[in-house]
Formats: sequence, C-alpha cells, structure tokens
Amino acid sequence: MIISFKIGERSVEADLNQPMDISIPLRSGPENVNAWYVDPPRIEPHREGDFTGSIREGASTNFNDISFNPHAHVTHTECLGHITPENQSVNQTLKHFFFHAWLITLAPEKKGDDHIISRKQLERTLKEDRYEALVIRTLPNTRGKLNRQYSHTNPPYFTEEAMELLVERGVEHLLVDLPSVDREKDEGKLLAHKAFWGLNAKMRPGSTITEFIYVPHMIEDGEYLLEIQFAPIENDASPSRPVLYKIR
Ligand SMILES: N[C@@H](CC(=O)c1ccccc1NC=O)C(=O)O
Repeated sequence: MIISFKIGERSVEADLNQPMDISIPLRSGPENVNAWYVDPPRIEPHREGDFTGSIREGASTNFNDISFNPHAHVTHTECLGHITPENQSVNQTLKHFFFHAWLITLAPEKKGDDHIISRKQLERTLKEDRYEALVIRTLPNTRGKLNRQYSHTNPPYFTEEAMELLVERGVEHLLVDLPSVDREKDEGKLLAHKAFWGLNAKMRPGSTITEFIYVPHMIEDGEYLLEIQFAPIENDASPSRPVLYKIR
C-alpha cells in the first residue's frame, strides 16, 4: 500500500509495504540485551499445581508467562512518569503514532572516562530548525547492540546542554540506541531526562524517549515517516516497535 500524505504544505508518499523495523526483540535468557543489573528476561510455561502450559508437557496449548523489565531488556518508549513521583502512563501520553522523523548518526565524543553526545556535536549535525521526532544512531554500530550486557560499562550519554538543544529544536519524540540518555551512574541526577521533559523549565508531558533501538547500517541517514507502536500497558514505559518508512 502506498500512502500519500502532507508534511506541512509538502505532498509526499510512503510505501507501507517497506517497513524498516528499528526495535530490538525480547527473547528469553542471557542472550537478551541487558542493563541496570537485573537478571535476564524469562519466557516460560505457566505452572500451577501439576499443570505446565506447554504442549510438549501435555497441555492443549502453549501458555507462557513472560517476565521482563522494559527499561532493562528491550526497545521501550517511556514518558515523564519515568522520573516523577506521580504515576504517569506512556499509554495515556502517546495518542497518535505516526511522526515526521529524521535519522542522524553520531560518534559519541570521549570526555575523560566517558563518551558523551554534546550540544556542539548536535549543532553541527542538525540541519533543520524544527524536528518532531529525532532518531539517533551511535557509532560504532554493530549487531552487538542486539545482545550487549551494559551493566557497569558506562555507556555513552547526552549532556544536559545537548538535551536543551533538542528541546529548543522542538523534538517531541527522541529515539536512541543506548540504554539511557543519562549517565549509567549519576547519583540519580538524570540531567538529560529532566532537561528533555522540562522539569526545571516548561514541562513537556507529551514528549517521549525511546531507548534501546537498533538501526541497521543499511538504513541511510535522512527523513522518514516514523511509526511508534507499543504494548498498551499503563506504566511509565512499555516495550515498543518503532518502524521507519522512506518518504518520497
Ligand atoms: N543513572 C541513574 C539510574 C538510571 O538512570 C536508571 C536506573 C534504572 C532504570 C533506568 C535508568 N535510567 C534510564 O533510563 C542513577 O545513577 O541513579
């Protein structure tokens, strides 16, 4: 199916039969991507008394329980509720699912023992005045991102000033291939998350951050139609499947 749509006054098309999935799937066990010091996710037959929800073990159907943490184990979209005492649900935050997005690629800069995405670096790369959604692929970009064990590795993160620039450029939905936009160990400061959601300025409760994406090499930097779908769970974050479509 080819769809025609408008971005502002510009008429464009996209082929819905050519989706580019940029999610990391969830699988059972230690091969799954992991962060935040938690055990691997589990997908296993439901057990109750002498019932085991597996056809191989005599049940009429396969009937698995799934145990995972959206922040630790899978591509997930999160809302302001990730960092506020009030319960806020991503399922109430995101009410439409197609966005005008740009994909950019950056090599985080070394700063002491850290690797950071800085404001300067973003200023050099961001050519548009305004963005609705921004997808950031970091280098090196290998399939290792699909099952990396991130705990205690101090992954790259965004500086507060970098996030302020994204807010200035109107970015409502930010997607990154890292476990977090903040430093792994920052004593709970969460400066980048707070800057993005405007906790010390104008609050941006409709904005979302999607972490743990994986953008394969063959997808070129540029402009896309982005679809973000997620499981309708009332929680600060939910596992999501962002998909890009070429705009032409
Ligand atoms: N850096 C924070 C922890 C943190 O950022 C975090 C902890 C658990 C799950 C997700 C986190 N950050 C992510 O988006 C800290 O050191 O307290």
